[in-house]
Amino acid sequence: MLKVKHLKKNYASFSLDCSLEVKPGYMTGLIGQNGAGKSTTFKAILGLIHYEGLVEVFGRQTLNEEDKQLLGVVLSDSGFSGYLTISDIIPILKHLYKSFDQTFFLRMVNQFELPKNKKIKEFSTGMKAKLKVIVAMSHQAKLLILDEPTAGLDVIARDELLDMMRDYMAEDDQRSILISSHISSDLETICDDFYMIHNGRVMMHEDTDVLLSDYALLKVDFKQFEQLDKDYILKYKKESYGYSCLTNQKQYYTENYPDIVIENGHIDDVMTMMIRGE
Ligand SMILES: Nc1ncnc2c1ncn2[C@@H]1O[C@H](COP(=O)(O)OP(=O)(O)OP(=O)(O)O)[C@@H](O)[C@H]1O
Repeated sequence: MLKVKHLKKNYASFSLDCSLEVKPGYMTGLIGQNGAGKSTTFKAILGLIHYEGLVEVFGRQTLNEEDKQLLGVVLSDSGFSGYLTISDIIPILKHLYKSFDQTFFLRMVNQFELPKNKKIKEFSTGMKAKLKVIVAMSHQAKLLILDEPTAGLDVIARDELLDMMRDYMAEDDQRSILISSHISSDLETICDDFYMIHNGRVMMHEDTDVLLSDYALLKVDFKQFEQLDKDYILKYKKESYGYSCLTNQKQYYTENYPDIVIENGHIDDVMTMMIRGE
């Protein structure tokens, strides 16, 4: 569906070299701190900035008009003119997208209680975010590229949008989504796999199932740390009680070290350890 190989972009104080893949039927997450390179990656994939390297969407390096119809996009710094209302943008969407589904669009607008005749500039951050996602989903796209679609939303609204994405995927098993978020716990509940990006480099790619079943945090005191087999420790971090250690071989430590505290891995912990651990 989407292949990115050594996508490179250099700014004065930042360099990106990113490779990732989104398979058909997959929802793939891209997580990283502020400034890690998520938006730059998304913009390059969409051809909005110049880059080096390979980007293939639907198996092609250059998108034709039909391909563009099959893309649904949310970018953090884009949106409709604030002077328009939802009623104003319906004819624009009809014109832009051959498969624009007005019934779905209006159903979602009503479900999220968005006013149809209020200027978008008067919308709250959350209302604007919801509108952007509804628009991206309103024209039967095969691939959704969503940069921080849940930014600025409260927990309930985030949950509603995540449900909407789940429903979107469930309707057609060939649909895919590439989604970024700095709230990694959001992605844990919906993504099949995720990439972790830091300082413009992909530090990790893992299936969510594997992360939840095989990754763990070992909490050990100084003595236990000395005696610990470090072969399967990916990162460790000094704490007041000793060390926390990240492993992707939970079972090995569960079987061989029955006395140590072993906590299940979550994306947030893994990301913190991968970035801040030694
Ligand atoms: N047009 C530009 N000119 C110079 N530097 C840029 C430009 N666009 C982005 N950068 C730099 O590239 C780096 C990555 O930015 P990017 O927006 O891709 O990060 P991000 O992971 O999306 O962060 P956030 O979560 O804060 O949106 C940052 O250091 C940013 O300052």
